[in-house]
Amino acid sequence: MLFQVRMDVHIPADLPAEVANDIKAREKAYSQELQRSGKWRHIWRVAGEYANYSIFDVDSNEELHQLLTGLPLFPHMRIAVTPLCRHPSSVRDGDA
Ligand SMILES: O=C(O)C[C@H]1C=CC(=O)O1
Repeated sequence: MLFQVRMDVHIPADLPAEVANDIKAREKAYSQELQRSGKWRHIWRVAGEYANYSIFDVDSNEELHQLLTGLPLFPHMRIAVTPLCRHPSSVRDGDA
C-alpha cells in the first residue's frame, strides 16, 4: 500500500539546541533505516520550508501509523497522509 505523506516540522523556539540536535540525529537514523528497508520509498524536501513529501510502501494503515508515530520528531510535526493507488495511464510497471 502506497501513501504520500507530508511532514511539516515545528520545533519550539525554546527547545535547547542540544536537545533539538539529538532529536534530529535520531530522526535521520530512523528515516535512513526505513529508506534502506524499502518502507520509506522516497523523501523530498519542500523547497524553502522545513517540510518534506514522502512516499511510504507499507502493508497496512496500522503499519504506517506505527512508523509515523515512531518518528523522533513526531511530537513536533504536523502530518498529512494521502492514500495512493495506481493510475490507469501510468507507464511505470514498477509502481503498484
Ligand atoms: O527533515 C525533515 O523533513 C523531517 C524529517 C524527515 C526525515 C528526517 O531526517 O527528518
